[in-house]
Amino acid sequence: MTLKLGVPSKGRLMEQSFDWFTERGLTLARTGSAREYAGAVEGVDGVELVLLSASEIPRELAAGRIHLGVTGSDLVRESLPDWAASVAELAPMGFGNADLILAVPVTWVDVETLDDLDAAAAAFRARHGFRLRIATKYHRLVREHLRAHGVADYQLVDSQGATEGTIRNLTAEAVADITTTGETLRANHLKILQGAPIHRSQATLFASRIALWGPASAALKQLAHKLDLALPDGFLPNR
Ligand SMILES: Nc1ncnc2c1ncn2[C@@H]1O[C@H](COP(=O)(O)OP(=O)(O)OP(=O)(O)O)[C@@H](O)[C@H]1O
Ligand SMILES: O=P(O)(O)OC[C@H]1O[C@H](OP(=O)(O)OP(=O)(O)O)[C@H](O)[C@@H]1O
Repeated sequence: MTLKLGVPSKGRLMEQSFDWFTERGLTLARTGSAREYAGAVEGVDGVELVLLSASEIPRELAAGRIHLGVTGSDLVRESLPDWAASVAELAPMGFGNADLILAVPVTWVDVETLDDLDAAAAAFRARHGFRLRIATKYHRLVREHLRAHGVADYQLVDSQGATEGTIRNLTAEAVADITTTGETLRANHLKILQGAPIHRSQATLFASRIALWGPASAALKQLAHKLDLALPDGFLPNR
């Protein structure tokens, strides 16, 4: 059996993943037409390239259908309950950087911190009779972060895209989304709450703790050597 390596199937994440492996002596290439999701790996025997949506790679790792996968650390933490039990982080890859942050309208002059947001949320509920709405697709990470900081008087509304527009559209009062340059926030007259981001994400090479490694162990050892990866202690049981 081959070692299955999942890599994002399009866009910058795909190109930068290919470059990252190429720089380390492993050639990944799409095969077939531009729209065909097939690929090849050269440089190590017994490795098969699986092209997948970045957001599906966490689930495939947790199901053990791929052995290794490249995706954003935000997507793994958001998609997998107890993520560290399902996957191991083998290497941060230094691209795909994005911060998951909370932002409010710049006109909210009294709200700069999470404590301010907590106070504003209580006042909002008293005034409007419903909880302040935070639009996001990162439900798990936002809930955990707000719980850890003692903020409770809010509700999440789901937004799978164009999240910064929800405030203008009056479907939310605040947003939690990823930002890289901050341009989308600025264009929508939003400011980031002070303090550490909810998560600092980057593209990361993950290994499945669920996949059957037995027959793929030899390829993993070769890969680890070539990519100079340190495998977590006891990662390769004789399964
Ligand atoms: N400016 C950015 N905008 C969007 N995603 C970014 C940005 N910078 C880094 N990323 C990261 O890229 C990953 C998402 O990539 P992408 O949008 O290709 O995934 P996807 O949701 O699977 O896409 P699709 O479902 O359209 O195939 C996340 O880990 C995210 O943190
Ligand atoms: O800080 P910036 O550099 O402006 O980048 C942040 C924006 O990029 C992402 O959106 P994406 O382009 O993936 O579209 P989406 O809104 O459909 O998720 C993210 O959701 C922000 O909206």
